[in-house]
Amino acid sequence: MERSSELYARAKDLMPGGVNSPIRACLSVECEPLFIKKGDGAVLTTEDGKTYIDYVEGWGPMLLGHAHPDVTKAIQESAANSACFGAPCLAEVELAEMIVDAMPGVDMVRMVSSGTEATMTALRLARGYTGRNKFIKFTGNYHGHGDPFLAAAGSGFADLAIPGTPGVPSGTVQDTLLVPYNDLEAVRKQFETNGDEIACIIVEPTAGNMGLVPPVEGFLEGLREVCDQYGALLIFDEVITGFRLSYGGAQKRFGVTPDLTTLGKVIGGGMPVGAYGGKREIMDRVAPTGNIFQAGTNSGNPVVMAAGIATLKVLRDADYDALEARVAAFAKELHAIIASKGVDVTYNTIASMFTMFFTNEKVTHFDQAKACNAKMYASFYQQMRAQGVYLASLGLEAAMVSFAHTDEHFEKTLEAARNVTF
Ligand SMILES: Cc1ncc(COP(=O)(O)O)c(CN[C@@H](CN)CCC(=O)O)c1O
Repeated sequence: MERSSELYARAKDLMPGGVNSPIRACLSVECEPLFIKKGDGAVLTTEDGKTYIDYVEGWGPMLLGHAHPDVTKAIQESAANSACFGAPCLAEVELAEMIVDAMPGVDMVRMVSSGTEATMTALRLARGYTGRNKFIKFTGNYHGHGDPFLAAAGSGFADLAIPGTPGVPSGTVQDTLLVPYNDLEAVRKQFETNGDEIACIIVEPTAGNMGLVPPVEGFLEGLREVCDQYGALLIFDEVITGFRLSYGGAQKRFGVTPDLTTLGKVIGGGMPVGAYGGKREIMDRVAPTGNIFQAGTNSGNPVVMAAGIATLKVLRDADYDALEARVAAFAKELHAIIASKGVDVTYNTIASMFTMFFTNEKVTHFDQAKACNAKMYASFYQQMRAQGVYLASLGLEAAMVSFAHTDEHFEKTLEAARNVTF
């Protein structure tokens, strides 16, 4: 038996589904998960010694590629001074300064330990600051597993097809207003009906949890306008897009400034991290200066901060445009190869992300993404994995490319795609 299968059998007896996060179980692509032993740049090596070109990258954190020497060194040096102080440290200040300098909408920031913590706190802050309870989220957007968001999340959750997970009281989602992504008219209608009760809009400024779906022209600008019109806050959930869409995230790239921003993934260089930040007058309401509570044992953990600082130092000088151009060309070629096999397939790409959608229409919202041929994606996934290419184990995710991916990696991936049959 393969070592991965052996480990999976042991794991299933110890952890629900043998995993610590549902999407890793590879259920929708009808495969057993691979147990990874090491990552190096764009390549993963399994416990069976097999290597794969990685387009998951830990679901987004590894924009520099795995085990970047600067990041590894920073983690090792920091850990040697203890892994946790529970007290302020220099690294927290340095990373906060880098985030504030980079993100137009962030005057102040609070570090936490996951994207879920960041978004649940940002929602609490928006509600506390405005004194309102309702909020708008978009179907197909995923903001972590905080109760108020699990009304119709995208990533992972869509895979499990649970319309509203048990365990979330109906009262918790009664104030969650759901709107189709990229539908500004539907947002305006919600405000016409509930305007003075809406605390905020939370949005992925480029959706990565229904496959990759960028905002249509004017969508983000329209959200900014309607929030200003009704006195609601605009929250950009940049857990994926932060420091990936550009060094200043989606807000810098699209020139739309939110009131609050949530971050995660890249800013921790692979270590457990999240952050929320925004305008000073809003952040001042957070304990201990304000009365809106949030806390965390490992918030601002020194080793996590060191990994984040090392990561952003490299990204600060990275050529995002060059990577985007390479990924755009690669995604176009990959799409052409799949389409040449006579199947319905469209694709979206922006910056270092892409998604191939097995459908005949351009995907701009969740209903279109959900209508894609999941069986065909599963077949594509299985055949690519058999040839050493590691894609997202769900079609409703965004493939992630790193600065460590070379043209040789792209060529091997395209060659594998040429061998796929449907
Ligand atoms: C836009 C956005 N906002 C918040 C989150 C939650 O972050 P975490 O709690 O998983 O650190 C996420 C988490 N992303 C998923 C995959 N797209 C994490 C993978 C997983 O759940 O295992 C996110 O994409």
